[in-house]
Amino acid sequence: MIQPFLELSYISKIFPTPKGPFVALKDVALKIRKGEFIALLGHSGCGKSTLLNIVAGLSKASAGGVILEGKETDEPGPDRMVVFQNYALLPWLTAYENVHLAVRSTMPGAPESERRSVAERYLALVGLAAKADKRPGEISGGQKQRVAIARALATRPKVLLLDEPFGALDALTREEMQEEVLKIWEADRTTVLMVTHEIDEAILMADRIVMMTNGPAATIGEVFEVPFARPRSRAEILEDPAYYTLRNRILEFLYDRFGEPVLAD
Ligand SMILES: Nc1ncnc2c1ncn2[C@@H]1O[C@H](COP(=O)(O)OP(=O)(O)OP(=O)(O)O)[C@@H](O)[C@H]1O
Repeated sequence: MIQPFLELSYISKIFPTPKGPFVALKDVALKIRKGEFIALLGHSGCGKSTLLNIVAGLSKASAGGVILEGKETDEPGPDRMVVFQNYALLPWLTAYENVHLAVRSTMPGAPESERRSVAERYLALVGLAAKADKRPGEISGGQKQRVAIARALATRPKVLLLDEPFGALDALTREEMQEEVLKIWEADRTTVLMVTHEIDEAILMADRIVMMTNGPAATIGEVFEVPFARPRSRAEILEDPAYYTLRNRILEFLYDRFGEPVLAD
């Protein structure tokens, strides 16, 4: 069998709590191809972020593990970059400096001129060349998220981990950002694992949509292939009857089979 690029190998996660051990994830298993875009969809609290953090190396699996290019990985590393919902930029650095700092740490031996041009190129790619000298406090939420995405991509990770990257944005900015990230992704085909709540976001962006069951002991309940050719356009997808079939199957999974009310955090 061909080795998968990234394998989630029977990952379980148990949190100790005052009431005893809480099994958040149980035997999560998935093989991901190089260049694949995977969306992880499920109800609030089912364990999506926990899983992403394990893949990032920020949290340890209680059993099972993450295998990247045949090697077990359980520490954070520059081969896996995470973009969080709330940007996590350094507020005292400009947009350019935030990106440049990440480039410097992943290209320590490269000449400064090369590092500078990489940082500038990725800021330009997300449409922010004109805001390079602004600090996070001086730009909008969408612009901050663009910087965070530029910072992650500029380090050329093997795997990009997106944890609800557009969750804090208004609907219009969110749609714009989805399209921009797709455009960049279509050019360099980084392997992506993206946590989302949004069905349409998953359908527009992903090759496969991985459905998580509700916790405790959440696991993968079903995997849907997204049948649309790339490059994709929202308008074309909406005209395709396959969109409605897929959307209904996802809704049926979420609300008929695993239809617990979504709890507020
Ligand atoms: N450190 C922890 N200790 C105990 N329980 C935890 C801890 N972290 C997460 N959990 C529990 O594990 C489960 C999964 O949480 P997680 O944040 O991964 O869910 P999620 O699917 O990402 O949720 P959301 O979509 O709301 O962000 C939840 O029941 C949560 O309460």
